[in-house]
Amino acid sequence: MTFSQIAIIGLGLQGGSIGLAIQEYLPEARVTGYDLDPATRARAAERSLCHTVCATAEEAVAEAELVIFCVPPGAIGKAARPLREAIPPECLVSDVGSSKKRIAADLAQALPDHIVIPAHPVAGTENSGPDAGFASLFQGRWCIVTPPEHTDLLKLTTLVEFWETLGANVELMSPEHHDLVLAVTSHLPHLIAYTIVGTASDLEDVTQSEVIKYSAGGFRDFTRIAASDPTMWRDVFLSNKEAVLTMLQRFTEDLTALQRAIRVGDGEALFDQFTRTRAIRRSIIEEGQDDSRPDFGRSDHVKKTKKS
Ligand SMILES: NC(=O)c1ccc[n+]([C@@H]2O[C@H](COP(=O)([O-])OP(=O)(O)OC[C@H]3O[C@@H](n4cnc5c(N)ncnc54)[C@H](O)[C@@H]3O)[C@@H](O)[C@H]2O)c1
Ligand SMILES: O=C(O)C(=O)C[C@]1(C(=O)O)C=C[C@@H](O)C=C1
Repeated sequence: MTFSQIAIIGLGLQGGSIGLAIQEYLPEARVTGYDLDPATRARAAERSLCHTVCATAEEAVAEAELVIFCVPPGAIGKAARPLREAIPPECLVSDVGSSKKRIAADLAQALPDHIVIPAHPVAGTENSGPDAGFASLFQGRWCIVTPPEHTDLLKLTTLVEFWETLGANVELMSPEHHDLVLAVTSHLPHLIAYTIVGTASDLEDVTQSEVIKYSAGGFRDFTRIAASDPTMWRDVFLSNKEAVLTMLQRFTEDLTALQRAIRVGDGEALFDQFTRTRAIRRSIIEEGQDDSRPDFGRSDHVKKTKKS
């Protein structure tokens, strides 16, 4: 069992990647798409992100068996609400939002007559918009599906198989647990990157040109993350407020402990902490999640697709 008609609402990094991945890995399916922004629709058609880029969302979903909302977390309710009548009754509704509890509630409220099974592919880059997508984005990456209790099992299985066909490894989780895990593995790191890059550019005694000139190592990695889409990340922090604040509190306490170790010259505490974190990095690489893998593609890949 698979979906043969899929509609994508929002044709940026995620929507575009899903459209391209469907055409590559699920060629028997037909994919329609819509984006609120006319320039994005035009570019999506030029890049053939879908078989048909529609002029309205209603047209895009009219014959869909699966609708995937790929809009910023704060826009999901607004994008879904007007489609209550237009989405066929048997159609499964899903999304790719980076936080789950709030988005699941927004979608369920906007589409009370439909089966909604939220999902989150843990795969992305700092780029956004219709030029950012690429078909291999989900290969070997996790997709976390957060089914509501007592959901339709056939639809859940079909959604899991859909993501596996696009190359992802699927894990099921409650939305609450998802939000806690992602708060520490994704949301907090972005907050730290946004902060440190802002701090470096606001310094009085170190000039901006020095920051740019000497940002060869660690800082450069932070600038990549801090270049991520402002709309999306504003919405992520507002929609996962509680879990992020919990993790931030914990992080602040741990940072204060390291601050104290530096102040009192406790080298052993610093060495122990850095030894522990080095082992974590090495175990991530052993699990195959090495970011030097060619399919991490990211900026290089985007440059290539822009030229073609
Ligand atoms: N960027 C990442 O790394 C990443 C990774 C995993 C999940 N996500 C999630 O994917 C979703 C989309 O993110 P993205 O990176 O593709 O963003 P993006 O900015 O590249 O694309 C979002 C698109 O949605 C469109 N849009 C906004 N409101 C709309 C509406 N009401 N109707 C139709 N289109 C609308 C925008 O015009 C834009 O083209 C977000 O919910 C985000 O949390 C992002
Ligand atoms: O690699 C990156 O650039 C990302 O930020 C991707 C990333 C992440 O934090 O891992 C960002 C947001 C998501 O919801 C999923 C993936």
